[in-house]
Amino acid sequence: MDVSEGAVSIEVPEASGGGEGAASGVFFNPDQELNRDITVAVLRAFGDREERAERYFDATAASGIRGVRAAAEGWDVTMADVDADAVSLARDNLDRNDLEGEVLLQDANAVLHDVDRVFDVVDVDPFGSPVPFADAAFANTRDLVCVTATDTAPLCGAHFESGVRRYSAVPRNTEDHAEMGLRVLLSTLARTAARYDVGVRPVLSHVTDHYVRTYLELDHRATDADAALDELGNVHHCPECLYREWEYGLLEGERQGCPHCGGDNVVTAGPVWLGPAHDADFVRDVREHLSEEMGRFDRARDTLETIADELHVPFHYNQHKLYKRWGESAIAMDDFLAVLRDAGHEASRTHFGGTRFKTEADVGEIREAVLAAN
Ligand SMILES: C[S@@+](CC[C@H](N)C(=O)[O-])C[C@H]1O[C@@H](n2cnc3c(N)ncnc32)[C@H](O)[C@@H]1O
Ligand SMILES: [Zn+2]
Repeated sequence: MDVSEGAVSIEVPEASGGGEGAASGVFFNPDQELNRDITVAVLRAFGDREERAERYFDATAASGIRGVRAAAEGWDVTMADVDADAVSLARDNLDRNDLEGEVLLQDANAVLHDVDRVFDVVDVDPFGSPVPFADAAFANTRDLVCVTATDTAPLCGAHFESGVRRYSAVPRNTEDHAEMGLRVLLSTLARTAARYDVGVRPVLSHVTDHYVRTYLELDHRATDADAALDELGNVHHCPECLYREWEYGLLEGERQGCPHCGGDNVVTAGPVWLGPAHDADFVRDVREHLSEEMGRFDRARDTLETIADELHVPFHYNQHKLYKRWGESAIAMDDFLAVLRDAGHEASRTHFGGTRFKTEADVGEIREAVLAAN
Protein backbone atom coordinates (compact mmCIF):
# COMPACT_ATOMS: atom_id res chain seq x y z
CA MET A 1 0.00 0.00 0.00
CA ASP A 2 1.25 3.49 -0.87
CA VAL A 3 1.53 6.09 1.85
CA SER A 4 2.42 9.74 1.32
CA GLU A 5 3.86 11.79 4.14
CA GLY A 6 5.27 15.27 3.74
CA ALA A 7 7.33 15.34 0.55
CA VAL A 8 7.78 11.56 0.20
CA SER A 9 5.76 8.57 -0.87
CA ILE A 10 6.60 5.13 0.47
CA GLU A 11 5.38 1.56 0.27
CA VAL A 12 4.29 -0.17 3.49
CA PRO A 13 2.94 -3.70 3.83
CA GLU A 14 -0.86 -3.94 3.84
CA ALA A 15 -0.82 -5.77 7.19
CA SER A 16 0.97 -3.00 9.02
CA GLY A 17 -1.58 -0.33 8.12
CA GLY A 18 -3.57 -1.21 11.23
CA GLY A 19 -1.18 0.37 13.66
CA GLU A 20 1.31 -0.60 16.27
CA GLY A 21 1.84 -4.31 16.90
CA ALA A 22 0.38 -5.45 13.56
CA ALA A 23 0.65 -9.22 13.38
CA SER A 24 2.87 -9.51 10.31
CA GLY A 25 4.97 -7.45 7.98
CA VAL A 26 7.26 -4.54 8.56
CA PHE A 27 6.01 -2.10 11.17
CA PHE A 28 4.31 1.12 10.11
CA ASN A 29 2.07 3.19 12.36
CA PRO A 30 0.10 5.90 10.54
CA ASP A 31 -0.82 7.41 13.92
CA GLN A 32 2.79 8.48 14.42
CA GLU A 33 2.63 10.94 11.52
CA LEU A 34 2.45 13.83 14.02
CA ASN A 35 5.65 12.56 15.63
CA ARG A 36 7.33 12.36 12.21
CA ASP A 37 6.06 15.77 11.01
CA ILE A 38 7.52 17.37 14.14
CA THR A 39 10.76 15.41 13.63
CA VAL A 40 11.14 16.86 10.13
CA ALA A 41 10.53 20.38 11.45
CA VAL A 42 13.10 19.78 14.21
CA LEU A 43 15.64 18.60 11.62
CA ARG A 44 15.01 21.76 9.57
CA ALA A 45 15.29 24.08 12.59
CA PHE A 46 18.30 22.30 14.04
CA GLY A 47 20.02 22.03 10.66
CA ASP A 48 19.61 25.78 10.09
CA ARG A 49 21.14 26.53 13.46
CA GLU A 50 23.95 23.96 13.42
CA GLU A 51 25.07 24.09 9.82
CA ARG A 52 27.77 21.47 10.23
CA ALA A 53 25.18 18.92 11.44
CA GLU A 54 24.43 16.70 8.46
CA ARG A 55 24.63 13.01 9.44
CA TYR A 56 21.32 11.53 10.64
CA PHE A 57 21.00 7.98 11.91
CA ASP A 58 17.54 6.38 11.97
CA ALA A 59 18.50 3.61 14.39
CA THR A 60 15.28 1.59 14.17
CA ALA A 61 14.13 2.15 10.61
CA ALA A 62 11.28 -0.34 9.89
CA SER A 63 9.79 0.98 6.58
CA GLY A 64 12.40 3.75 6.61
CA ILE A 65 9.77 6.48 6.69
CA ARG A 66 11.77 8.68 9.08
CA GLY A 67 15.07 8.20 7.30
CA VAL A 68 13.46 8.75 3.89
CA ARG A 69 11.84 11.96 5.07
CA ALA A 70 15.17 13.11 6.57
CA ALA A 71 16.96 12.30 3.29
CA ALA A 72 14.38 14.39 1.43
CA GLU A 73 15.44 17.29 3.67
CA GLY A 74 19.05 16.94 2.54
CA TRP A 75 20.41 15.00 5.52
CA ASP A 76 23.10 12.41 4.96
CA VAL A 77 21.08 9.41 6.14
CA THR A 78 22.04 6.04 7.59
CA MET A 79 19.34 3.62 8.76
CA ALA A 80 19.49 0.30 10.57
CA ASP A 81 17.13 -2.52 11.36
CA VAL A 82 17.61 -6.12 12.49
CA ASP A 83 14.73 -7.27 10.29
CA ALA A 84 15.87 -8.14 6.74
CA ASP A 85 12.42 -7.35 5.28
CA ALA A 86 12.54 -3.92 6.88
CA VAL A 87 16.01 -3.23 5.48
CA SER A 88 14.99 -4.20 1.98
CA LEU A 89 11.78 -2.14 2.20
CA ALA A 90 13.67 0.91 3.54
CA ARG A 91 16.14 0.63 0.62
CA ASP A 92 13.26 0.41 -1.86
CA ASN A 93 11.62 3.41 -0.26
CA LEU A 94 14.77 5.52 -0.67
CA ASP A 95 14.92 4.44 -4.34
CA ARG A 96 11.26 5.20 -4.97
CA ASN A 97 11.96 8.78 -3.93
CA ASP A 98 15.27 9.01 -5.83
CA LEU A 99 17.11 9.59 -2.58
CA GLU A 100 20.56 8.52 -1.43
CA GLY A 101 21.16 6.76 1.87
CA GLU A 102 22.66 3.70 3.50
CA VAL A 103 20.48 1.01 5.09
CA LEU A 104 22.25 -1.51 7.32
CA LEU A 105 21.03 -4.95 8.37
CA GLN A 106 22.62 -4.53 11.78
CA ASP A 107 21.85 -4.00 15.42
CA ALA A 108 21.61 -0.24 16.02
CA ASN A 109 23.92 -0.52 19.03
CA ALA A 110 26.64 -2.16 16.91
CA VAL A 111 26.35 0.63 14.34
CA LEU A 112 26.59 3.28 17.06
CA HIS A 113 29.70 1.62 18.51
CA ASP A 114 31.42 1.39 15.09
CA VAL A 115 34.49 3.60 15.54
CA ASP A 116 34.48 4.51 11.85
CA ARG A 117 31.06 6.16 12.05
CA VAL A 118 30.02 9.48 13.56
CA PHE A 119 26.45 10.77 13.65
CA ASP A 120 25.33 14.31 14.42
CA VAL A 121 21.70 13.36 15.05
CA VAL A 122 20.53 9.94 16.24
CA ASP A 123 16.86 8.98 16.25
CA VAL A 124 15.73 6.09 18.45
CA ASP A 125 12.13 5.12 17.72
CA PRO A 126 11.86 1.52 18.94
CA PHE A 127 9.10 -0.82 20.05
CA GLY A 128 8.38 0.16 23.67
CA SER A 129 11.33 1.40 25.69
CA PRO A 130 14.36 3.25 24.25
CA VAL A 131 16.54 2.16 27.20
CA PRO A 132 18.31 -0.68 25.27
CA PHE A 133 19.67 1.95 22.85
CA ALA A 134 20.35 4.80 25.24
CA ASP A 135 23.94 3.98 26.27
CA ALA A 136 25.22 3.63 22.71
CA ALA A 137 23.29 6.70 21.54
CA PHE A 138 24.71 9.01 24.21
CA ALA A 139 28.21 7.60 23.99
CA ASN A 140 28.40 8.15 20.24
CA THR A 141 26.20 11.06 19.09
CA ARG A 142 27.56 14.53 18.53
CA ASP A 143 24.66 16.94 18.76
CA LEU A 144 21.10 15.72 19.17
CA VAL A 145 19.41 12.52 20.33
CA CYS A 146 15.72 12.09 19.46
CA VAL A 147 13.86 9.49 21.50
CA THR A 148 10.39 7.94 21.39
CA ALA A 149 9.05 5.78 24.24
CA THR A 150 5.74 3.96 23.78
CA ASP A 151 5.87 2.02 27.07
CA THR A 152 3.91 4.66 28.92
CA ALA A 153 2.46 2.27 31.55
CA PRO A 154 5.88 1.50 33.12
CA LEU A 155 7.02 5.11 32.71
CA CYS A 156 4.05 6.67 34.47
CA GLY A 157 3.89 4.14 37.31
CA ALA A 158 0.83 2.19 36.13
CA HIS A 159 3.12 -0.86 35.80
CA PHE A 160 5.20 0.02 38.83
CA GLU A 161 7.73 -2.85 38.98
CA SER A 162 8.62 -2.74 35.31
CA GLY A 163 8.97 1.04 35.58
CA VAL A 164 11.40 0.68 38.49
CA ARG A 165 13.37 -2.05 36.71
CA ARG A 166 13.62 -0.40 33.34
CA TYR A 167 14.09 3.22 34.35
CA SER A 168 15.96 2.87 37.68
CA ALA A 169 13.49 5.30 39.20
CA VAL A 170 10.35 5.25 41.30
CA PRO A 171 7.46 6.33 39.05
CA ARG A 172 4.06 7.09 40.58
CA ASN A 173 0.70 6.85 38.87
CA THR A 174 -0.41 10.36 39.88
CA GLU A 175 -3.21 12.20 38.11
CA ASP A 176 -0.64 14.06 36.02
CA HIS A 177 0.79 10.70 34.91
CA ALA A 178 1.63 11.72 31.33
CA GLU A 179 4.05 14.32 32.66
CA MET A 180 5.30 11.81 35.25
CA GLY A 181 6.21 9.51 32.33
CA LEU A 182 8.05 12.26 30.50
CA ARG A 183 10.02 13.32 33.59
CA VAL A 184 10.97 9.75 34.54
CA LEU A 185 12.18 9.19 30.98
CA LEU A 186 14.20 12.44 31.00
CA SER A 187 15.74 11.49 34.35
CA THR A 188 16.85 8.09 33.08
CA LEU A 189 18.24 9.54 29.86
CA ALA A 190 20.12 12.29 31.76
CA ARG A 191 21.66 9.72 34.11
CA THR A 192 22.59 7.44 31.21
CA ALA A 193 24.26 10.28 29.31
CA ALA A 194 26.11 11.42 32.45
CA ARG A 195 27.91 8.08 32.58
CA TYR A 196 29.68 9.14 29.36
CA ASP A 197 30.37 12.71 30.60
CA VAL A 198 27.58 13.95 28.34
CA GLY A 199 25.10 16.58 29.47
CA VAL A 200 21.58 16.61 28.02
CA ARG A 201 19.38 19.67 27.44
CA PRO A 202 15.79 18.86 26.38
CA VAL A 203 14.90 21.30 23.60
CA LEU A 204 11.46 19.86 22.85
CA SER A 205 9.32 17.18 24.50
CA HIS A 206 5.72 16.13 23.91
CA VAL A 207 3.41 13.44 25.18
CA THR A 208 0.77 12.77 22.55
CA ASP A 209 -1.30 9.72 21.53
CA HIS A 210 0.22 7.48 24.24
CA TYR A 211 3.87 7.98 23.46
CA VAL A 212 6.57 10.24 24.84
CA ARG A 213 8.89 12.01 22.42
CA THR A 214 11.88 14.12 23.41
CA TYR A 215 14.80 15.83 21.67
CA LEU A 216 17.98 16.19 23.72
CA GLU A 217 20.80 18.48 22.72
CA LEU A 218 24.15 17.20 23.95
CA ASP A 219 27.14 18.89 25.53
CA HIS A 220 30.31 16.88 25.86
CA ARG A 221 31.97 18.03 29.06
CA ALA A 222 31.79 16.37 32.48
CA THR A 223 30.59 19.67 33.97
CA ASP A 224 27.67 19.61 31.51
CA ALA A 225 26.76 16.15 32.75
CA ASP A 226 26.95 17.43 36.34
CA ALA A 227 24.67 20.33 35.41
CA ALA A 228 22.11 17.91 33.95
CA LEU A 229 22.16 15.79 37.11
CA ASP A 230 21.49 18.95 39.12
CA GLU A 231 18.07 19.06 37.40
CA LEU A 232 16.99 15.82 39.12
CA GLY A 233 14.97 15.48 42.28
CA ASN A 234 11.73 14.19 43.78
CA VAL A 235 8.07 15.11 43.48
CA HIS A 236 5.69 14.61 46.42
CA HIS A 237 2.02 14.31 45.56
CA CYS A 238 -1.03 14.17 47.82
CA PRO A 239 -3.82 12.25 46.05
CA GLU A 240 -6.40 13.62 48.51
CA CYS A 241 -6.06 17.39 48.09
CA LEU A 242 -3.78 17.34 44.97
CA TYR A 243 -1.01 19.25 46.80
CA ARG A 244 2.40 18.83 45.15
CA GLU A 245 5.86 19.82 46.13
CA TRP A 246 9.20 19.15 44.53
CA GLU A 247 12.78 19.32 45.69
CA TYR A 248 16.07 19.09 43.89
CA GLY A 249 18.68 16.51 44.87
CA LEU A 250 19.06 12.73 44.75
CA LEU A 251 19.14 12.09 48.47
CA GLU A 252 15.84 13.56 49.59
CA GLY A 253 13.44 11.24 51.40
CA GLU A 254 9.73 10.60 51.39
CA ARG A 255 7.21 12.93 53.04
CA GLN A 256 5.24 11.78 56.05
CA GLY A 257 2.12 13.94 55.88
CA CYS A 258 0.55 16.37 53.45
CA PRO A 259 1.38 19.95 54.52
CA HIS A 260 -1.90 21.15 53.00
CA CYS A 261 -4.60 18.69 54.15
CA GLY A 262 -2.72 16.60 56.72
CA GLY A 263 -3.53 13.40 54.79
CA ASP A 264 -1.06 10.54 55.10
CA ASN A 265 -1.22 9.16 51.56
CA VAL A 266 1.52 11.36 50.08
CA VAL A 267 3.44 9.50 47.37
CA THR A 268 6.96 10.37 46.24
CA ALA A 269 8.36 9.81 42.76
CA GLY A 270 11.99 10.12 41.78
CA PRO A 271 14.49 10.78 40.62
CA VAL A 272 12.53 12.74 38.05
CA TRP A 273 13.72 15.54 35.76
CA LEU A 274 12.66 18.82 37.37
CA GLY A 275 14.30 21.14 34.85
CA PRO A 276 12.88 22.56 31.63
CA ALA A 277 11.53 19.93 29.22
CA HIS A 278 11.75 22.36 26.29
CA ASP A 279 13.47 25.51 25.07
CA ALA A 280 10.70 27.97 24.14
CA ASP A 281 12.75 29.75 21.43
CA PHE A 282 13.66 26.46 19.79
CA VAL A 283 10.05 25.24 19.94
CA ARG A 284 8.86 28.45 18.24
CA ASP A 285 11.55 27.98 15.63
CA VAL A 286 10.41 24.38 15.03
CA ARG A 287 6.84 25.62 14.64
CA GLU A 288 8.05 28.05 11.95
CA HIS A 289 9.64 25.11 10.13
CA LEU A 290 6.42 23.09 9.86
CA SER A 291 5.03 23.17 6.36
CA GLU A 292 1.49 22.93 5.07
CA GLU A 293 2.06 19.76 3.04
CA MET A 294 2.49 17.91 6.33
CA GLY A 295 -0.46 15.66 7.11
CA ARG A 296 -0.65 16.76 10.76
CA PHE A 297 0.25 20.41 10.18
CA ASP A 298 -2.62 21.91 12.21
CA ARG A 299 -2.18 19.65 15.19
CA ALA A 300 1.62 19.96 15.14
CA ARG A 301 1.33 23.78 15.05
CA ASP A 302 -1.19 23.85 17.93
CA THR A 303 0.87 21.42 20.01
CA LEU A 304 4.10 23.38 19.51
CA GLU A 305 2.43 26.73 20.26
CA THR A 306 1.04 25.38 23.51
CA ILE A 307 4.40 23.87 24.51
CA ALA A 308 6.27 27.10 23.73
CA ASP A 309 4.05 28.97 26.21
CA GLU A 310 4.12 26.29 28.94
CA LEU A 311 5.63 27.30 32.26
CA HIS A 312 8.68 25.34 33.40
CA VAL A 313 6.94 23.76 36.40
CA PRO A 314 7.61 20.02 36.73
CA PHE A 315 3.98 18.89 37.04
CA HIS A 316 0.52 20.20 36.21
CA TYR A 317 -2.97 20.33 37.70
CA ASN A 318 -6.31 19.26 36.29
CA GLN A 319 -8.65 22.21 36.72
CA HIS A 320 -11.78 20.00 36.67
CA LYS A 321 -10.45 17.80 39.46
CA LEU A 322 -9.77 20.82 41.66
CA TYR A 323 -13.25 22.28 41.10
CA LYS A 324 -14.79 18.86 41.79
CA ARG A 325 -13.01 18.76 45.15
CA TRP A 326 -14.34 22.23 45.91
CA GLY A 327 -17.89 21.12 44.89
CA GLU A 328 -18.03 23.78 42.20
CA SER A 329 -18.33 23.85 38.42
CA ALA A 330 -15.17 24.55 36.46
CA ILE A 331 -14.94 27.79 34.48
CA ALA A 332 -13.47 28.45 31.02
CA MET A 333 -9.70 27.87 31.03
CA ASP A 334 -8.83 31.38 29.83
CA ASP A 335 -10.97 32.91 32.61
CA PHE A 336 -9.40 30.58 35.15
CA LEU A 337 -5.84 31.46 34.07
CA ALA A 338 -6.80 35.15 34.29
CA VAL A 339 -7.95 34.58 37.91
CA LEU A 340 -4.56 33.09 38.80
CA ARG A 341 -2.65 35.85 37.03
CA ASP A 342 -4.74 38.58 38.65
CA ALA A 343 -3.77 37.08 42.00
CA GLY A 344 -0.10 37.43 41.03
CA HIS A 345 0.61 33.83 40.01
CA GLU A 346 2.17 32.84 36.73
CA ALA A 347 -0.03 30.31 34.93
CA SER A 348 -0.18 28.63 31.54
CA ARG A 349 -2.04 26.04 29.54
CA THR A 350 -0.24 22.76 28.87
CA HIS A 351 -0.24 20.35 25.94
CA PHE A 352 -1.03 17.55 28.42
CA GLY A 353 -4.73 18.34 27.99
CA GLY A 354 -7.27 21.14 27.58
CA THR A 355 -8.47 21.01 31.21
CA ARG A 356 -4.92 21.05 32.58
CA PHE A 357 -2.69 23.96 33.55
CA LYS A 358 0.65 24.84 35.09
CA THR A 359 1.36 27.31 37.85
CA GLU A 360 3.89 27.87 40.60
CA ALA A 361 0.99 28.48 43.01
CA ASP A 362 0.18 25.61 45.37
CA VAL A 363 -3.33 24.24 45.89
CA GLY A 364 -3.99 26.59 48.82
CA GLU A 365 -2.98 29.63 46.79
CA ILE A 366 -5.04 28.46 43.82
CA ARG A 367 -8.11 28.14 46.06
CA GLU A 368 -7.54 31.58 47.60
CA ALA A 369 -7.25 33.14 44.14
CA VAL A 370 -10.53 31.54 43.02
CA LEU A 371 -12.36 32.56 46.22
CA ALA A 372 -11.07 36.12 45.93
CA ALA A 373 -12.38 36.35 42.37
CA ASN A 374 -15.88 34.99 43.20
C1 LIG B 1 8.66 0.98 16.13
S1 LIG B 1 9.53 0.33 14.78
C2 LIG B 1 10.23 1.76 14.01
C3 LIG B 1 9.24 2.66 13.36
C4 LIG B 1 9.80 3.73 12.49
N1 LIG B 1 10.87 4.47 13.14
C5 LIG B 1 8.69 4.66 12.03
O1 LIG B 1 8.74 5.89 12.27
O2 LIG B 1 7.74 4.15 11.42
C6 LIG B 1 10.92 -0.46 15.53
C7 LIG B 1 11.86 -1.16 14.56
O3 LIG B 1 13.06 -1.44 15.30
C8 LIG B 1 13.61 -2.64 14.80
N2 LIG B 1 14.59 -3.14 15.79
C9 LIG B 1 14.37 -3.88 16.90
N3 LIG B 1 15.53 -4.12 17.54
C10 LIG B 1 16.50 -3.47 16.85
C11 LIG B 1 17.91 -3.31 17.03
N4 LIG B 1 18.53 -3.86 18.06
N5 LIG B 1 18.59 -2.57 16.12
C12 LIG B 1 17.95 -1.99 15.07
N6 LIG B 1 16.61 -2.11 14.86
C13 LIG B 1 15.90 -2.84 15.73
C14 LIG B 1 12.40 -3.51 14.58
O4 LIG B 1 12.71 -4.57 13.67
C15 LIG B 1 11.38 -2.50 14.03
O5 LIG B 1 11.39 -2.49 12.63
ZN1 LIG C 1 -3.19 16.74 50.91
